[in-house]
Amino acid sequence: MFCGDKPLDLSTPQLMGVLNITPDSFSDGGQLYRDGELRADVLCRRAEAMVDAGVAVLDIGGESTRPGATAVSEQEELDRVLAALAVIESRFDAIISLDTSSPRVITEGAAAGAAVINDVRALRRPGALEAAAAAGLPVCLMHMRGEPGDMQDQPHYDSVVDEVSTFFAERIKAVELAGIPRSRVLLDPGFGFGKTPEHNFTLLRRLGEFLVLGCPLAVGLSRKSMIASVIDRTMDQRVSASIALALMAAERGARLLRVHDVRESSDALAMLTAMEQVGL
Ligand SMILES: Nc1nc2[nH]c(SCC(=O)O)nc2c(=O)[nH]1
Repeated sequence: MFCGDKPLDLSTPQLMGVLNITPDSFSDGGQLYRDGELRADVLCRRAEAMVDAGVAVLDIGGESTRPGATAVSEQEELDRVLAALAVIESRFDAIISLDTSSPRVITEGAAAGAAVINDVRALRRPGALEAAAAAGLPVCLMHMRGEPGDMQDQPHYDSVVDEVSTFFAERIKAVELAGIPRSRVLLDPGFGFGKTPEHNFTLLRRLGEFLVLGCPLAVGLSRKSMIASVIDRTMDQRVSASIALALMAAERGARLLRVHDVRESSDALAMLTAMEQVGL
């Protein structure tokens, strides 16, 4: 798959490093700003550490979409994204994905060097499909039920796998109609986005069933609340469990893993790859 002019080889699992640039992001966006200004040195240090640890994609998002997050204006999101792109795009050779649902951020972010559109709303906002098609970039379509403000209010599915699968098929048809070929589509079940822990673990257990749709699978399991539903851990105590979930997803066919802890995830994936390569 080509992301702009950069190839992304998804024949084996690759890592997407989370560079949250929202002040309220739950993982690490906090100390990234001083008096409202993005601290370029902190962002560079974090991006460099991820690149050195073997990340294939750096994911930047200017809108916090964790459960209960407050909405951010499109202008604020755009300002954050463009500031971050200006800092990292020229310094690192990694592919930069843009975690956004906004048509304007898609268009201006692509012009500023973003090479993948990662939309937690699967391009359902008015104008998003057209903006992504015009940008000519690969798109990651993620399933979300509701919006961050209400998505965790008693989410219910008759069959979460069937409903996510139907959603994927519908979104693939929509993007193909807009001129985005299926070969430029990644699918992501959206762990934690309008799902109970049981829904999340069912989606993980049956992840391989989405492969019939013919698109590479992306997953974001890192430090998510589904971990806290099993063991009592704060965000920064969830690394081991995140690695375990990433490996289970990779064994079930995930090819792009969105993680906070790149070195640890990379080492774990190296063990899986080594095992899968013997006896070929
Ligand atoms: N594709 C994709 N993009 C994401 N952006 C976030 S933001 C919330 C968090 O990091 O917990 N999660 C995901 C995910 O699961 N998949």
